[in-house]
This record gives sequence, structure tokens and C-alpha cells, in this order.
Amino acid sequence: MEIDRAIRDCSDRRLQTKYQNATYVIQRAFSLYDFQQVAFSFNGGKDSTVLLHLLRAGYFLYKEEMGSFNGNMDSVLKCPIRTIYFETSSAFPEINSFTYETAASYDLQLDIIRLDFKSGLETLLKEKTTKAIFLGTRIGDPNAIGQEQFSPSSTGWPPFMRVNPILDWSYRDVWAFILTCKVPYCSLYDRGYTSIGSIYDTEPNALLCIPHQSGDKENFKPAYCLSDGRLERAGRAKKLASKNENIPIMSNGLKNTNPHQSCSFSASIIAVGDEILFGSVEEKIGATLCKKLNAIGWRVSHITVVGNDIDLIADELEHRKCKDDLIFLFGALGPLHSDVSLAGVAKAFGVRLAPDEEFEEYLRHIMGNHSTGNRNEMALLPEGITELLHHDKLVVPLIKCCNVMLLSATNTDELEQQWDCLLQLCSSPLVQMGPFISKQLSTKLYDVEIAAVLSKLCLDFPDIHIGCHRQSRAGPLIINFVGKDHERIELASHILSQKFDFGAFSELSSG
Ligand SMILES: Cc1cc2nc3c(=O)[nH]c(=O)nc-3n(C[C@H](O)[C@H](O)[C@H](O)COP(=O)(O)O)c2cc1C
Ligand SMILES: Nc1ncnc2c1ncn2[C@@H]1O[C@H](COP(=O)(O)OP(=O)(O)OP(=O)(O)O)[C@@H](O)[C@H]1O
Ligand SMILES: [Mg+2]
Repeated sequence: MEIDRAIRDCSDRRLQTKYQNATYVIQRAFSLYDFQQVAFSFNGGKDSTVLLHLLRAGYFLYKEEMGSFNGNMDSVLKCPIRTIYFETSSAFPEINSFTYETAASYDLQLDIIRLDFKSGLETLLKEKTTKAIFLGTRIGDPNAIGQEQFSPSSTGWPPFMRVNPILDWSYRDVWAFILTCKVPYCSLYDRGYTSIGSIYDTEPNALLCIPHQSGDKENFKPAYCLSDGRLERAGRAKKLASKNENIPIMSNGLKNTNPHQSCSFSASIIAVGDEILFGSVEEKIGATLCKKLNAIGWRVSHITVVGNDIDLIADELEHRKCKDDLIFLFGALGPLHSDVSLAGVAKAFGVRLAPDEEFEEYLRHIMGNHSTGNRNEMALLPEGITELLHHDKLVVPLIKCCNVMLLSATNTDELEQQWDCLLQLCSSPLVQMGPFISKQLSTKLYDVEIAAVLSKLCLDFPDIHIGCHRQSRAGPLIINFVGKDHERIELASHILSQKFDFGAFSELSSG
């Protein structure tokens, strides 16, 4: 069978593994369901084109395993699977013609449905028993979140099993398969289209545009030239999330929910580590982070230490994720049994951990052959919410999941480096504002002598944080004024000093 042979003969180990896994899923589906009770959802797109040929190969391998050749090779080389195409008037004519021609060439039993997906499937299921439907959904597709290779249809949809044999395939895997097997594909992909929706929302991908001489028509490179698969949908118009339509999104992706707080950002810090809780490791990164955040005008609202426990991390994040603009989380990142931070993040956001090819590539670079198996466990990242932040000075990019910033720093020197990189990134989540400044006064007055004056001062200066602490019970009381306005801090400390005898307070040098 030509597909199986092409993959076996190629030298691409990764593609061979993906092929084996996908055809395994397909063969299992053919064992589980009657052939007439499964359907293939085909729309002429690149993903469903890959799936078509995997189905042909999977069907062949399944028949071969069952020993059903009967001397008639032709019967096993064809996979006359029931095929459904949801046709709309907004489909590209090239997609329509490719779908029809392909269905005819491979003897697919094509059913054209001119209804929306849900109503169409309801009608289909009433007319023909359909237990499972093969789809070309891949991780990274907006509708892939939470899906597995076998995923029952969602609540509210007619009941059937969604079978997603290429769920873990990347954009690069798809093109590696198409080019290795030399199978025909829709001509739009040779004209710079990288993912195809309707004629109203799809354009060639601008990243493939070839600069043209004035007067010439714009030309585009073929889809397989796109090097960063995460940008395959760059030619698709974005659908606005209606829920958040009224919330301004700032250039760094942070939501500015309160117009009166446009100049105030808050962060919280979560340290993960049983060692810190057992007292065997002293946690210093949190304190350094507080100083750094204050220096760029951010307020730190909360700092916690949690043990290496997925549920505890998820609970903590669930509390903080809506309260703060950014949450810094460090500790428990890696491949060990105790490295559960990413799983905690995934749980807090209700997504699963999925292999991230780009991250895997970075890890492979630094670890060489030291990782085992086909799958690098460290490259599993929360699906659909992860952004990798690159910087030339970092061997591995920083990981950001929604508003959670994961830091791999294990000491304050490493933190310094990651922090500097984070600030320099043009997509930095850290908006830099006027720093917090502070003034410290020391006094030997009794607490009861100054308590009332301090309370009144707090009411008169709501913009200044006035805190008190001592370094020893018998030592002086230290009063700390923190705010962003130097003059207001001076005024508040002056008013306090004036209420008592001259010399009752002395200023401590900051730092
Ligand atoms: C055969 C088939 C089954 C589907 N099943 C579901 C489902 O169970 N739940 C769901 O939310 N969407 C389902 N969808 C809709 C898809 O998730 C998605 O909206 C569709 O592929 C369109 O993607 P697009 O919006 O990127 O064009 C299904 C679509 C097809 C074609
Ligand atoms: N109109 C449709 N008719 C039948 N199946 C569809 C239709 N639209 C989507 N699908 C199913 O959903 C899968 C995912 O769609 P998606 O648009 O992400 O991929 P594609 O169309 O194959 O490739 P591309 O991303 O290049 O458009 C398809 O592979 C197909 O199985
Ligand atoms: Mg498509």
C-alpha cells in the first residue's frame, strides 16, 4: 500500500511515530465499530486530506491483520468509508472541487450536507446509524481543547464518538506527511493559504508574502514554507470573544478592568516546594521579586508557599488568577515526580497537558540524547493557554499560561537574569510604571504614644502605605512610608514628626 510504503521508506523517525500512533487509533476504531456505522468528516482541507490517507492506510493494515485479502488486492486498497461534507455557499470553489474530485478518485461514499454542523449531524444520525466520526482536529485548533483521540460529542450535540487520529500532529507533521507521501492537496495551499475557513474570513498568510515589484500582483510561498506552525491561522480573521468585548485588552495582553486603576497593577507570588515547608530550604526568590516588582511600580498583594501537590497549586491559582494582573510561580518545574507545577496550572485553567513541539525542540537542544522515549515529558505544557517568551540570553524560553508567569529560577542570580530578559521583551507582560519609593523613620516612642496619630495619618494619606515593624522587641519602632509621590511621603512624615518633640524620629537610610 503506497502510503504505508512511503512512510516506512522515509528517514523521518518523528513522522513514522506519528503515523504509527494515528493508524493504531484508526485500526482500533475499525475494530470497535461496524464499518457502515463510522463516517469521515471531510472538507478538502489539509488536515482532513492527511486523515483521508491515514484512513486508507489504517483500513489496509486492519484488513491485513484480519487476513481478509481473499486474493483481491483491489478490495483492500480502497476504503469506501461513508464521508460527510458540510457544504456552504461561502466555501472556496477550489475547496469544493477538490473535495468532490478526491471523493470520486478514492471511492468515498460522499454525503453532502447543506445544514449547520449540529442540525446536519442530528439529521444524519436520524437517517443512518452513526456511532463514530473521524475528524482532522489537531491540538492548537480552537475546538481541540479538552479533546482526546476518542472524545464523545459534547453535551447538547447528537451522541457519537469523535475520533481524532491526528490530534497530536503539528503543522509541520501534516506537511511532512503530505510531501513524503506525495498526495494531492487543494491548490489554495500553494498560493499561501495555511488554514482554510470561508471566503469571507480567509486570506493568504501574510507571513508567506513574497515582496513584489511595484505593479506586480502579490505572490505567496506555498503553505509548507511556513516555519512557525503556531501562525497557521494568521490568515484567518479573528472572531472577537463576545464575553470580553467591553474589557480593553492592553498591548501586553493584560486586561484593564478598572478605568480608575489604569496606573496600578498587582501581582502575587507562589513558591512551590516541600523543602521550603520543611524548613530545609530558605526561600529568597519571593522577597527579591517583591523588590523588583515594587521598583517598576507594581504592588504585590500576596505571597504564598505551597507543597508539591497539584490540587494545592491549582486551588491557590484559582484564588489568585482573577484577583491579580499577574501571578509569578516558581519551583517544581521539570521531569521529576515532584515537578507538578505545570499540572497544577493546567488544572486551575481546566485544560490538559499536551506536547508542545516548539518547547520540545529547545529541550532537545540542551539535553541532547539524555531524554528517553519518543515523548519528552518535560515538553508537556498546558494546552491552548501557553505562550513561550523568547529571549536571546535564555537557553529555554519563559513559559506564560494566561496570566501565570512560570519562572525556572532556582536562586536569586538566576532570577536576576530571567527578570532582566522579561523586562526587555517587546511582548513583556510587565508594564513599567513609576516605582514605589519609601522613607523610613525610627523612634524610641512607645507604640501607645503614637498609635492615634498614625491612625489619623493613614486616613489623611490613603495614597501612602504607612507600616510599622521592629527588628527587636526592645529596639526602636520603624515606620515605613511607601508610595509613588515623593512630596506626599515627605508631607506625611513631616506631619508625624511635628506632633512630637524635636529629635523623636530619625530617618533611616533606605536599602
Ligand atoms: C463531524 C463534526 C462533529 C462535531 N462535533 C462537535 C462537538 O461534539 N462539540 C462541539 O462543540 N463542536 C463540534 N463540532 C464543531 C467543531 O468543534 C468546530 O466548530 C468546527 O470544526 C468548525 O471549526 P471552525 O469554527 O474553526 O471553522 C463538530 C464538527 C463536525 C464537523
Ligand atoms: N465543512 C466541513 N465538512 C466536513 N468536515 C469538516 C468541515 N469543516 C471542518 N470539518 C472537520 O473538522 C476538521 C478540522 O477542521 P480544520 O478547518 O481545522 O482543518 P482542515 O480544514 O482539514 O485544514 P485547515 O486547517 O487547513 O483548514 C477537518 O479536518 C474535518 O474533519
Ligand atoms: Mg479548514
